[in-house]
Amino acid sequence: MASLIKSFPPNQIPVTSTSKIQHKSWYSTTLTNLPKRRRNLFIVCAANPDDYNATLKALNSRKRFPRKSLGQHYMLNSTINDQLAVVGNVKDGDLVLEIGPGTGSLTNVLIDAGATVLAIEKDPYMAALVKDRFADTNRLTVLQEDFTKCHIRSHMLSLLERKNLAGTGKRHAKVVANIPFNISKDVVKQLLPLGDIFSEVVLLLQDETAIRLVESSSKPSEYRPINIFVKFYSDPEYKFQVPRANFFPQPKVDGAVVSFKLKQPSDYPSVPSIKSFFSLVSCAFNGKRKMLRNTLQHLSTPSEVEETLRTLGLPTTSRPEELTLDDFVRLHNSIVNT
Ligand SMILES: C[S@@+](CC[C@H](N)C(=O)[O-])C[C@H]1O[C@@H](n2cnc3c(N)ncnc32)[C@H](O)[C@@H]1O
Repeated sequence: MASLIKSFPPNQIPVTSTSKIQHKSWYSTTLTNLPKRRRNLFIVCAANPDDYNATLKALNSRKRFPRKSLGQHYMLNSTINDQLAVVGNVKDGDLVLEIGPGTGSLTNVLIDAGATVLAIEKDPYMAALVKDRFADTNRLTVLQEDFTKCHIRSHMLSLLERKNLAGTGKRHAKVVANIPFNISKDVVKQLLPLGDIFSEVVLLLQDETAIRLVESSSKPSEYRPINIFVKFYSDPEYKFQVPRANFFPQPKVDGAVVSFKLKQPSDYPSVPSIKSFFSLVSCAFNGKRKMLRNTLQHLSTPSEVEETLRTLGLPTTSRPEELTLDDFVRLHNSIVNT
């Protein structure tokens, strides 16, 4: 290990701190150029806990090189972890769900802020690593599971019960996570309807996904049923961009932090059946370029759809990308009530 460090000119050892993060791409290239078996011997100097040094040491300790298939791009900048906790307003006594704790750099910040954390990690090596790292606290539970397949509601309810919070009507739980970009949509779909459990979901997503989910109205061609879904269940806000150089290994895209303030079920738009509402939305978008009077034919005749649109003050030639959440709610309720 020492010889590896010595082999770099002293001024090029990528000492990390927020201000020196630009060394990252040099570092990535160098690391990728090393023979595979030598990569996990690599060690660097660092100034802060939970940045280059902590991350690489942790990976070294398990002989783990990040897995692309698991979206393993670890956070190297502890300031961003701090900011994630600030956006989630994480404070003493909160119960926080973290998806994909990895080496535990964000977990550390959440525990330091006084939260009790439920961490769900798919990779058995990383789950074991994070369990070891926080073995001396009783404020962390690590479950080695695939989040997209786990029963998050029952996990959360049993934790809330243990904390004596279930049934109090108070939503103490939050989600704060730097998730693998490839499961973003599943995570959003699974979490947003849980407004009876979570008050807030703060996610580090791919920048492009974050923009699409939050600023859907700016590009009609990118408006999708997921945008209706997000607005139905939450008030989303794009917080800040996270340039790709902050991750190890560096992804090909930038990230961004989004906060979804979840609506309580009593505040959801009023529809007789949520299932039937989303079924109408999905049918409407099935014929993306088509007019609603054609795509909703299985629910009403084209002339009936036209008449409903006219009554609602909408053009009879409306296409799905032209309708807001409220328009869809009114359209759905008029169609099912006739
Ligand atoms: C982008 S890394 C973030 C790691 C850490 N939170 C950080 O900020 O450095 C994503 C983490 O999610 C884990 N992961 C990937 N797919 C998962 C899944 N389906 N369920 C739970 N964890 C998953 C990966 O193993 C990895 O630890």
